[in-house]
Amino acid sequence: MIEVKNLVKKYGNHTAVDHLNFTIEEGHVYGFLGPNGAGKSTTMNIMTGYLGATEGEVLINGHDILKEPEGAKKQIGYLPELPPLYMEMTVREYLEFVAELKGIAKNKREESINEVEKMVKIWEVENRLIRNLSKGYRQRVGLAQAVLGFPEIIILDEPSVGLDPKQIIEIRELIRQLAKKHTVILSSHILAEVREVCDYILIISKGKLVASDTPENLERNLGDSDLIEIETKAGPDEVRRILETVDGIRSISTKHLENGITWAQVQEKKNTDIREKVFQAFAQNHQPLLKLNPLQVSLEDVFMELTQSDRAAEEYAEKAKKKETEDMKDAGDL
Ligand SMILES: Nc1ncnc2c1ncn2[C@@H]1O[C@H](COP(=O)(O)OP(=O)(O)OP(=O)(O)O)[C@@H](O)[C@H]1O
Repeated sequence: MIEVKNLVKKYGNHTAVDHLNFTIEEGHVYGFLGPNGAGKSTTMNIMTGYLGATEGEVLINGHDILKEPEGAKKQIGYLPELPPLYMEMTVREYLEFVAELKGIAKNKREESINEVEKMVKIWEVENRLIRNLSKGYRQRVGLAQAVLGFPEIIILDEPSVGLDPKQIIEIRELIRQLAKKHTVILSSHILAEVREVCDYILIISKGKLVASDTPENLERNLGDSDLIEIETKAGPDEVRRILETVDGIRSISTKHLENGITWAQVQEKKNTDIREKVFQAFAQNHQPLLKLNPLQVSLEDVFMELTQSDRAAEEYAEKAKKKETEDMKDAGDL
């Protein structure tokens, strides 16, 4: 378990990490998602003891990363944005060196290195100088040093950056494999990546944590259940005329699509479900509906919204809290 408490990092006047608070529980894959410069690398560097914080603390299974670095660091494997590789060593020499640094017992080193080399598929290049490896292979060697000794927590900063599509798929597969036995934290500015491999997402913007939840809950909490969209062949004026006969509508907006179809977005009044009435109104006017559904918000919308406006992040927090209370009421806990 990792506890990040009130973490602040300032570079001169610039606040790169701004009072971050979160907890990482065992056995999940967490994604740090945020635009470039959001503070992801700085946070990871502090969590792994590479960098001191201006304020706040990080506890790794109860050990303070700065005050008890040995106890804390033993439990972490870290792949920084720029892997600390020695170009003049062969892959094998480098991993032997890392195994020694990590304090892996001498009689276990060979077996441990062999296992990791097979896992990240660098077995066949183990006698090559790191200098002569491609970017993809270097990244795998970086990953191997993080995984070596199989620490409980594995932290990866932008693990797929600079890799080709095939290598990206392989790295994601590897992360899934690691996730079976380890807690994995990775950072990325690529939404699809985080969506695919993480079961919990922390969205960071301008050094602040603006949301943290499962991908499904993030979509659900920002999703506006008061909106529905429809499509029909009736013209926009006709659509408005029909909708105005339906009770419970707060606002209507329409758009004429290129293929002769009108798209309309309808906002319902609170706690009303107007879908049946809308269906019947169009049927009575002999205007079949081609589409009628509540508007879904994608994780992409959530990300864009939360990282672009401070107000949106506050509104999200309010909505999430409200939904949580409603869920508890439904479950009879309140
Ligand atoms: N050593 C440093 N000195 C001064 N400013 C820094 C330093 N390192 C980072 N920063 C600034 O702190 C902010 C956060 O940087 P950080 O690298 O943590 O962001 P990030 O989310 O990891 O972004 P990226 O994906 O681009 O690496 C940025 O504005 C960056 O310019």
